[in-house]
Amino acid sequence: MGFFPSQLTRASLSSSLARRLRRPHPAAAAASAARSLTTTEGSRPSIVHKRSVDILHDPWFNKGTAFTVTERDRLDLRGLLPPNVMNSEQQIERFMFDLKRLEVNARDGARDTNSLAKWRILNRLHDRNEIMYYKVLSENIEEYAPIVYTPTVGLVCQNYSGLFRRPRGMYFSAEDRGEMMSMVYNWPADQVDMIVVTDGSRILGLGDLGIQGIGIAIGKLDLYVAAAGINPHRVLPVMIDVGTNNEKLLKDPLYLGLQQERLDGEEYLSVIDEFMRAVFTRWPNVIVQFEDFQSKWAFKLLQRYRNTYRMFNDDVQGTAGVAIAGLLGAVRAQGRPMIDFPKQKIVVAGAGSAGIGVLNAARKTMARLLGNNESAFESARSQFWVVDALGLITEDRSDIDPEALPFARKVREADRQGLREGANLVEVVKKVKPDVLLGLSAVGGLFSNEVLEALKDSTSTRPAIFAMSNPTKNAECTPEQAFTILGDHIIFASGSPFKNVDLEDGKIGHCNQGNNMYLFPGIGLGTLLSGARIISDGMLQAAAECLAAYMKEEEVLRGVIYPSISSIRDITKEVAAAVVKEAVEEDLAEGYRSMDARELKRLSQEEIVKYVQNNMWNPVYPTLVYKND
Ligand SMILES: NC(=O)c1ccc[n+]([C@@H]2O[C@H](COP(=O)([O-])OP(=O)(O)OC[C@H]3O[C@@H](n4cnc5c(N)ncnc54)[C@H](O)[C@@H]3O)[C@@H](O)[C@H]2O)c1
Ligand SMILES: O=C(O)C[C@H](O)C(=O)O
Ligand SMILES: [Mg+2]
Repeated sequence: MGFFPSQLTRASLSSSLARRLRRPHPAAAAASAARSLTTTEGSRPSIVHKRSVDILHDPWFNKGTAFTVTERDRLDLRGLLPPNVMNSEQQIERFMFDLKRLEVNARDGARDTNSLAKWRILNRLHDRNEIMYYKVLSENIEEYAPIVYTPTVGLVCQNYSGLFRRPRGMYFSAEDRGEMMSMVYNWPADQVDMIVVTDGSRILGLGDLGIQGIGIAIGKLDLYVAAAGINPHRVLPVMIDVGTNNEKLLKDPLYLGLQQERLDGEEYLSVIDEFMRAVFTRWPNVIVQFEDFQSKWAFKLLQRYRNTYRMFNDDVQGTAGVAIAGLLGAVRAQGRPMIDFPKQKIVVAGAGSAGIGVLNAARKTMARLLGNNESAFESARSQFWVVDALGLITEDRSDIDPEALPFARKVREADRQGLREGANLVEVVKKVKPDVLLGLSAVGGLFSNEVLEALKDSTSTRPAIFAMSNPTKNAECTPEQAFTILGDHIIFASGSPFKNVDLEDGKIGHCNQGNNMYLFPGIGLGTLLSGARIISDGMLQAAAECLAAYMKEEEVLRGVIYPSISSIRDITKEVAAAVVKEAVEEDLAEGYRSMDARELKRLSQEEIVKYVQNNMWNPVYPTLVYKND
């Protein structure tokens, strides 16, 4: 692990003298850094090494009917396109008209088949013209994030073998052992900033979908481009196929992956190790986001790589930050200061990668607010009750999962509350009367009417319900159920998007979307632009605090604890700036392109935000210039 042949060669070749000679003169570096505060991504021409139909078939360069007349001449495109030159707005208008026709013609409104059809249309656009695709997505993010991302992406993954047309991303399989170091050079881009990798073992709440899980990596990277402005030439979705334990897929003649049982133990680890070595050898500065790995491996892989590679686990760490921001919002919504957070009683249903990630982060946040010492950390533990598939977790449980052990209730304590090992969720809610009920169980409808009725006795003035499991049918309850049973004073958030609820007297029950999409794009972008060697707890904490602070007092008091997805690009910019700042403060930042570590240190808060903004890619057509070399 951590042994990079190419880095070794480079390290042994570069004496400190050579390094000094290569370093730009300080004045030149400063000028270059200043330029990166004024020029924006996308305003420079793109050099292209192909012409004619090769360009039209290349989604990275294709502009379709938007190629200007002079560009058509320059690039040998004259005659290959209909003569009517359109600007990108006209192009999008045509495309949207076609897309909307689908809704008009659909008999039963927005059903699943309808959203899948929309995904197909968008995917075809993605295949033929990337810039136009991302312009459509960015400008209509509220409408189409639920198509390219959660929840439709779940349906796409379930059907991926049938939907597959053109490949996107890379596949590393158990059959490729020993080959990955060379295979990685088959990818056409010399620079990759962001990889999202999955092994398909736990896709949303849908279980093991094997190779079909690549859809989730593609969807997450769509948000990296649309929300964080990561250049789409530099993203790489990856599927590591170590087999599947999904019986249906093992027998499905359409299935595109290896039809064998998942590798396990050392064999499994050796595949992931080889993949990590290969991608970091070719792209030493890449950031790897682990996504939807079953919890059995999620924690182990995080511990294995997080101090060596630029990586993080979105389900464990991204979700934790989003939950913390929401939990702090729920305290503020009660008209109380955030410092009161350690007094909240929190029942968590689900002790997998996401649930445990949230529990650890919430406990640390409480401890910090209580004085950040050992006894604060110890006392914070008693604010949590964790219920998994076997009921309430206490120290009485045999074979307890080591990750859950710190949150197991002491038997005497549980006794005193009239609870015991394995008590069901209704009993726990009845006895604890929690301020917060948070679900990361992947069990749709787990917060049944009975559970919600029990929550009526909550000691909070504004009980908060987080039904965070995805996709929609896996949500622990719907906002309608929650508002109808508990009233309009509650705070409600769900992982997948739901509509607000119309209540009596013209009141609106606000449905927040508590999804890690509010953090992972900013964590990735901030890490990239700071050039941080690793992603520290401090950087993740800074991201979460930034998201919490994004919400204004009056919004929070109205029960709005997460921003609207329409402002995701702005939130991501702020989150990324907070991550850069923290990386600089922790001395982890090594700089990015012309902005070296020293220059970064000199930037004011405002300049950091500007630096981030100017490095966000925008979906505008660059002028293409042909170069034959
Ligand atoms: N909103 C978000 O941003 C977000 C982020 C990450 C994960 N998630 C969702 O959270 C869910 C869980 O993800 P995970 O990675 O932790 O999965 P996981 O499989 O690792 O964990 C699921 C947990 O739920 C428990 N569980 C099962 N049945 C239960 C029941 N009847 N009552 C209580 N607990 C029960 C299991 O024992 C396990 O501890 C998924 O649906 C996923 O989509 C949402
Ligand atoms: O993908 C999402 O929508 C959130 C999260 O990463 C999940 O696994 O559910
Ligand atoms: Mg996930």
